[in-house]
Formats: sequence, C-alpha cells, structure tokens
Amino acid sequence: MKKNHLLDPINIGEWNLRNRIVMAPMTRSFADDETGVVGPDVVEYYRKRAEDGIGLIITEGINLSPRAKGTFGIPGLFTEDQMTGWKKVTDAVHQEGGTIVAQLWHVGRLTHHELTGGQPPQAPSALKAKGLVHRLHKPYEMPEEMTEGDIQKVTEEYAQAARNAIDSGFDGVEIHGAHGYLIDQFNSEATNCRKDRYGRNLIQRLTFMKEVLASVIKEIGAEKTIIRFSEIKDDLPDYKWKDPEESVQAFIHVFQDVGISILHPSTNHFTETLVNGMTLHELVRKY
Ligand SMILES: Cc1cc2nc3c(=O)[nH]c(=O)nc-3n(C[C@H](O)[C@H](O)[C@H](O)COP(=O)(O)O)c2cc1C
Repeated sequence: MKKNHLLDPINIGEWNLRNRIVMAPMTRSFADDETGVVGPDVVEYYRKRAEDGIGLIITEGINLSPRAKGTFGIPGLFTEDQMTGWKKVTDAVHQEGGTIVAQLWHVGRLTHHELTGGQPPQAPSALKAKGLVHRLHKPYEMPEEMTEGDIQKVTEEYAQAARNAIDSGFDGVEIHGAHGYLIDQFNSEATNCRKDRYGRNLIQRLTFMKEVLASVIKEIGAEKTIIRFSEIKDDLPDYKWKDPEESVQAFIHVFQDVGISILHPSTNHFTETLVNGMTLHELVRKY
C-alpha cells in the first residue's frame, strides 16, 4: 500500500513543520474595527488550531496600512498596539508547537473611503469595481490611479509590515497576490490599463508584484516568504486568463527572478480552465 505522508514532518523554507497540514488563510473579522487590534478571542482561535495539530497556520488577511482595509474588523500590522496583540497569538501558537505566518493584504480598489479613514481607494487604474463593498453594502467608488510615488510607498509598506510580522513573533509572511486585490489588480489586464512600466503587457503588469516581493525578501528573506496567486478575481467572477499557460509561465519567471520558491496557488474556480489536461498545480510544477 502507498504510504500516506500527511502526518510526516517536512522542511519548507526555514520552517521545520511537524506535519503537512496547512490551514488556508480565512478572513474572520474578529479584530477591533477602530484600532485593528486582535483580542483574546483571536489568541484562543489560533491557539486552538495549533493545539489541534495543524502544521502551518496561514492567518486571515492582515492590513498593511489603513488604506489597505476592505471591510470591517480586519486586523492590522502597522501600529505598536496591533503588534502587541499579534505577539500574544504567535506566543500561544508556538507554545502548542505550531508554526504561523501572517498573510499581508491590500485590497486596492475593493474598498470605500468610509473604511479607510476617509481616503479614497487606490488602484493601478481609475476603473471602478462592480458590486457592493463587503458588509458596508455601498457601491464601490472610483479609485485613484496610483502614481509612481504611491507605488513606491505601498511597496515600502509591504516590507515594513513584513518586518513588523517578524518582530511580532510570526515565522514568516504570505503576500496576498490573489483574488482580485491590489497586486492582482496590477497583474490583470482587466484592471490595469497603465501605459508606464507597471502596465502595457503581461510581463510589465507583474512588475508591481515583483517589486513588492523583492522588497519583502530583502527585509526578511525568501525562506520566510510565501506568495499566493490565482486566476479568479472575486469582483470579476467571469474573468479568465487569456492564455493560462503563458500567464503561469510569466508568474514563475518572476518568482525565479526574485528567488521565491514557496508558492501558494489558489485553485478556487480554476478547475474549468484545465490546460492540456493539467491543473494549476501541475502547470506550476511544469515550470
Ligand atoms: C470565510 C473565508 C474567508 C477567506 N479569507 C481569505 C483570506 O483572507 N485570504 C485568502 O487568501 N483567502 C481567503 N479565503 C479563501 C481560502 O483561503 C480558500 O482558498 C478557499 O476557501 C478555497 O479552498 P481550497 O483552496 O481548499 O479550494 C477565504 C475563504 C473563506 C471560506
């Protein structure tokens, strides 16, 4: 009989995981909405998952700045109080023998000024998302097109949030590059019509993701960094990569260029887009 390795230890990056069970990132909206600080309920939530034996916990998406926030109750990693809150979570998980990484999230255009302290949403291009803001139930607003200065600032915020994660006791970070949020808005031709070096064609659209990854890796190292990416955009359910094989190849080239090797493809909804009979995971493995 073929041996099942699910409960065998495995080394990934810098982590010696006790088994191969990974908890997917899941937004819980448990944080104090005003401060983005997590409380004892969040400590207990993650402690329990570690006690239950999960090998690697990837947290819910965490805001890297006030402007990154897309709905109510999302925690942050950009103030001292937020870091103090997370330190209690990471201590509790480590006491249970677990490993935990922080998923860093910026929603880009998928928000509203009522959620971001009065600031308008920002995005690669001034293209408004269809539909209503999650739980605010108001239409999305026209985002501000980011200048090169804005792009530089947000890139630095990713690196700072990654540093804050390590200083709060996390074992690493996952960069949320999937599901139609800011990085994905740069990656996709549906949401990026820039004419500068961040747009124009597939390779250049991936420049923002590449620079974010490079700045995070410079700050904390590639051995502590995961990238999540996907085809599906929550706000554009019918969107499909025009040429999935070309897209996956371009993504993998970026990952190789910056030296990141811990990949988290989100296969949610990819199943209809089998390429030559291959799933997204098989395609990723091919390149
Ligand atoms: C309640 C809920 C919240 C989620 N929040 C996030 C999130 O914060 N970040 C993220 O990358 N994915 C998020 N997801 C997607 C999950 O990580 C996962 O990809 C999805 O449930 C599909 O599962 P599968 O990948 O096993 O098919 C969320 C899913 C659920 C059900």
